[in-house]
Amino acid sequence: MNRVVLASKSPRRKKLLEQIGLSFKVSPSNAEELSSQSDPALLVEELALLKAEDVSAGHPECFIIGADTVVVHQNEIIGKPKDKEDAFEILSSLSNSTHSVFTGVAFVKSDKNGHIVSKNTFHEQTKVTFSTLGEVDIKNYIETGNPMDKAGAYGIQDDLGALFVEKIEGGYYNVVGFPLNRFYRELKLFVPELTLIPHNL
Ligand SMILES: Cc1cn([C@H]2C[C@H](O)[C@@H](COP(=O)(O)OP(=O)(O)OP(=O)(O)O)O2)c(=O)[nH]c1=O
Repeated sequence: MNRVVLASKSPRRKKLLEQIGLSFKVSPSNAEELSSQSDPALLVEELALLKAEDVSAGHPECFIIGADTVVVHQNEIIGKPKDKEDAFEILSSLSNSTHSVFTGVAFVKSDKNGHIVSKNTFHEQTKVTFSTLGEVDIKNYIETGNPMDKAGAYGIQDDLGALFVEKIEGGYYNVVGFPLNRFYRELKLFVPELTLIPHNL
């Protein structure tokens, strides 16, 4: 069986893959996340593939996983906040409305020379509705520092971020940055020989 590599620096993605008993190593991509793609579904698949392909070069005979998450609100694609002011603007704009979270995932297999022999991409969309956010609540949350490395300037899994979410339509783990259910279904098709080893066995 080929070695599995997660091409991501996201601690959430690492934790989720550990949680399901996948054995893998982490090797984040340093590729610049540049794209002219305006369709969010195509964008997250393209960037996920960019990360996986970038890492595949240094990893022969491996199965490499890349991912990318963006928030889409009123047709605008929102990534991570640039600074605290930007985080405040983003969260204020998401208040009392519904946005979508898109996560793209890419699978790449490399041969003994690190060349790509096969690849696959997919994405999931989750709709998230925020209640009306108070200015003080937004500011307190920003002071925790948690919004800064997250698309849309929030983490649904954060203590205070969770308070903003009134309801979601679609997968929870897709919002966190890795659509586990879809991932597992695609994994069984793409790498049928791969087995998960649950920690509590
Ligand atoms: C909306 C939302 C995003 N996020 C995170 C998931 C992603 O880590 C991050 C979006 O940035 P990404 O560029 O997708 O990922 P990353 O920079 O953290 O890691 P890498 O590119 O190396 O894979 O936002 C949450 O953790 N919770 C949320 O509720």
